Amino acid sequence: MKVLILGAGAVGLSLAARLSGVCDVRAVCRKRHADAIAERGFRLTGLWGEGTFRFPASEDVPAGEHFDYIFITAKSLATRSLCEQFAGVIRGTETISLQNGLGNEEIISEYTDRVIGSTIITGFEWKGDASVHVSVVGGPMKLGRFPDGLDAPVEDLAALITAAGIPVEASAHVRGDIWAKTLYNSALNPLGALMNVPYGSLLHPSVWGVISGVVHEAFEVMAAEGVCLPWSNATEYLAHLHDVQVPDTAGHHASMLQDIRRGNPTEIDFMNGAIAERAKKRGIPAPYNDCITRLVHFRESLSET
Ligand SMILES: NC(=O)C1=CN([C@@H]2O[C@H](COP(=O)(O)OP(=O)(O)OC[C@H]3O[C@@H](n4cnc5c(N)ncnc54)[C@H](O)[C@@H]3O)[C@@H](O)[C@H]2O)C=CC1
Ligand SMILES: CC(C)(CO)C(=O)C(=O)O
Repeated sequence: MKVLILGAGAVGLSLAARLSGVCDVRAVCRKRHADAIAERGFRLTGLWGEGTFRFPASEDVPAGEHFDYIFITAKSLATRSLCEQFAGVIRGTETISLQNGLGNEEIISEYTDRVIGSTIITGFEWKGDASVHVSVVGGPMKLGRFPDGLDAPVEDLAALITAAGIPVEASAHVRGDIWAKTLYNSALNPLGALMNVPYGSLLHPSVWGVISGVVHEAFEVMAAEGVCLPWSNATEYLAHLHDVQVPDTAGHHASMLQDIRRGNPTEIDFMNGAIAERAKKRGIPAPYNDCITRLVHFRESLSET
């Protein structure tokens, strides 16, 4: 089995490391990571196990190579440019978005008719150019034909990932899984980033009212789009978020806060921004998601000056 990982950073290089034991894997990443991996191997620590892994990593794909599966693991803002750069390799190939946010699968589907959606609720932190620490695991990876359904290529990929020692579930409703992960990220990441606090601090009643507004609006959009989730309404999901998900990841600093601290653009347009945009198209008011999107863009602009 041949696997390509495009836009390999903290998530993609960790995935490449685990897969390197069970298949032929290549990572496309930035030169400084490729050079460091070639020199001393890739070091993985934490909840995905400890070890040093060797696999090919470069800025490009050797001409004429074909792959059984291609993962896209860059930030959502880079999905389209990666698809453009590697359009020839992606065309007709099973391509998986292993990213946060709404809209990545729709972009990829403009380049291949074989799109697999997935979610990952695991924390990856850079420790060096060729070193990542896995800090939290909030559940198994989910994998399914996008927008819905299960088939042999999805099942085979789930078996490969399981063999690599990564907990994964094949899902017949991956669109719902992607929305569920987006709900969690949209509720917590922008406020964690704007307030400079870990997830656990967001249980404070004054900020919880804002989170409640974000989630209620998202449920209205999901109802209009016919998305099914394990929770029948916003109140049920908010109870799960409050009592299970936030306590399980209370000490975590959102990836959006890490982006802001580094002066990088955030994925807000694929989270609350996407919810506000979809709401607008359907005539659903979404002032909480719209306001939060604007505030995060304002915060990003402060890092630019
Ligand atoms: N880091 C985390 O804990 C988690 C991240 N995610 C999601 O996974 C996705 C990836 O996140 P990270 O791995 O943290 O991002 P990252 O920024 O560490 O890695 C992405 C890498 O792709 C590179 N890249 C982009 N375009 C490229 C190109 N054309 N050629 C070569 N390299 C290119 C970037 O320079 C960067 O090094 C995001 O959607 C994120 O929200 C999901 C769960 C947890
Ligand atoms: C909590 C975590 C790491 C889970 O995947 C996440 O999604 C984020 O920080 O954006």
